[in-house]
Amino acid sequence: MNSVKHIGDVVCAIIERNGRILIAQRPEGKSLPLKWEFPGGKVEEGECAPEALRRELCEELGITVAVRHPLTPVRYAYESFSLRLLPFLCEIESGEPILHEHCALAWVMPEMIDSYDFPAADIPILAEYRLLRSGRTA
Ligand SMILES: Nc1nc2c([nH]c(=O)n2[C@@H]2O[C@H](COP(=O)(O)OP(=O)(O)OP(=O)(O)O)[C@@H](O)[C@H]2O)c(=O)[nH]1
Repeated sequence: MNSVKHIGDVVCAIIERNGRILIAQRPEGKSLPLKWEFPGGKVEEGECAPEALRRELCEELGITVAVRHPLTPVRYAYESFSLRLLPFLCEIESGEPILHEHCALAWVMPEMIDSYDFPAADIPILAEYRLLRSGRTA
């Protein structure tokens, strides 16, 4: 039997601007320390996923986003917890990202994203994003 704690739905944003994507580095002392991730967080009770994402990005980065295209949700079990990760392509409507909860932010070229250390749950999302982009540029 798998007894790891299920933390529920986590939303995350793939934000593109001027051909680059925004990624954020998790702080030391939290789960998955120093991993790079797409900004976002847990969906709270009573919220829909886009609402949760807009709230999280406002709290974490001080930006307002338009939530656009959903990518395929990923279920993943780490050693100590499991989650369902819901990715969305987003666009910044207002604000400039500032660090509140992460230890670093980076705007990276999509072709460089694989050189950053992402959590295992994000790997299928990175693959789907690559496919989407290749369709766009074909
Ligand atoms: N935002 C975000 N979280 C992710 C990604 N991939 C992934 O496994 N996660 C996990 O999903 C959870 C997000 O929840 P959260 O953002 O509300 O939690 P947290 O980091 O504040 O604290 P906690 O994990 O210590 O409770 C974290 O455990 C995080 O490690 C991702 O790409 N973006």
